[in-house]
Amino acid sequence: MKTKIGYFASVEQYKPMDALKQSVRAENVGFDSIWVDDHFHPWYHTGAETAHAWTWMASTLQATKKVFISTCITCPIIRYNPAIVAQAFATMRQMYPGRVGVAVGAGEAMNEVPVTGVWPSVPERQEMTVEAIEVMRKLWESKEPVSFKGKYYKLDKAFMYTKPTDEVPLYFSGMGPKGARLAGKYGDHLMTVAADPKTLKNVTVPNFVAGAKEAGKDPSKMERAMLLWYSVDPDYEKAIEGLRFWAGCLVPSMFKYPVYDSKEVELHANLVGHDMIKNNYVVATDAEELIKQINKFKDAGITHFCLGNSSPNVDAGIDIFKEVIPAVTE
Ligand SMILES: C[C@H](OP(=O)(O)OC[C@@H](O)[C@@H](O)[C@@H](O)CN1c2cc(O)ccc2Cc2c1[nH]c(=O)[nH]c2=O)C(=O)N[C@@H](CCC(=O)N[C@@H](CCC(=O)O)C(=O)O)C(=O)O
Ligand SMILES: CCCCCC(=O)CC
Repeated sequence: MKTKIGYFASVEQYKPMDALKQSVRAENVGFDSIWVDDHFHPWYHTGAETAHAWTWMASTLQATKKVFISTCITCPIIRYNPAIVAQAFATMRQMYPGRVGVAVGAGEAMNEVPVTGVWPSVPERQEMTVEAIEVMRKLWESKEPVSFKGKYYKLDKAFMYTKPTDEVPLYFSGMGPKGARLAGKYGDHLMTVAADPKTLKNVTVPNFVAGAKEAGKDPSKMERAMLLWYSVDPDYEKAIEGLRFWAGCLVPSMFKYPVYDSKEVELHANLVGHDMIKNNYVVATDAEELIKQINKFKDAGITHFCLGNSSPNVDAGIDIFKEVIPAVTE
């Protein structure tokens, strides 16, 4: 499978119009895809945004020419009803055939708790995600009104009048082994987040492959996509500091406890040291280093990169890919 290089245009880190302009630039540079975070609260407080991902996607589809665009990722189980998620993505896929995807996952407290007060356990959220996908696919595919009585969601003669013209590719996020297995079984493709390449190769990918086989699918035809943040700058220390916005994602307690106040996340993020940032994200001073680091994840089995640009000079962080893309995709 040919490696694809995608651009993760964050609407929690950047103003929505800036993220749109970055996406236009990324398409011109040769990125294969554009990905957008779907958040209510952001991973940092100071200077942060959280534009609505689907609204932003619709504008960005119109502003770009042919690039594929997907969320990375949408949690379709608590603040959103899965039928409405299905409707939004069906509308976009009909208007922009072949260009729209959706990635789903079991969610984060910061996006669900502030507006619902609801936060089930991980196993329950994973079960809800699987049922939400069933609801979405039924509405996309059925030629008749659908009635469905699941454990979490119900449909009563629901009919989706505006259908996607073709199948909406569904990326399923799995960060843990069980999540990766569910991704293989129920998703069209895997979505995950950068981890130690050994863990990706020996745990995440094998679980994804096993899940796909369990469902009778051919895993070699399924993408393994991964969100990976990077920062590039001639000044190495400045490049590391560019990734501060995402340092909260490196704090384990953010996942163990339902933390949903972005000011609290920022307090933790500011305590993360430079070593931890450079060991978990891609920090580079030039294209050669970016190529080397991306190749490490390619060797671990990743086939589609969603690259989050946290470079001090954002445009330079896009343009350098004129050199990187040919080197990592051939
Ligand atoms: C927590 C792990 O669950 P998993 O299902 O594998 O992954 C969850 C993620 O997919 C979601 O949180 C996802 O919504 C995060 N996310 C995101 C993910 C991604 O791959 C790319 C981009 C994004 C961006 C994004 C996200 N979410 C949004 O809402 N919006 C976004 O833009 C996990 O570790 N699972 C383990 C099982 C863990 C478990 O069950 N633990 C037990 C306790 C165990 C113990 O304490 O000993 C429990 O909690 O009950 C697994 O194996 O699956
Ligand atoms: C370990 C990081 C999980 C994904 C965080 C996220 O929401 C990024 C937009």
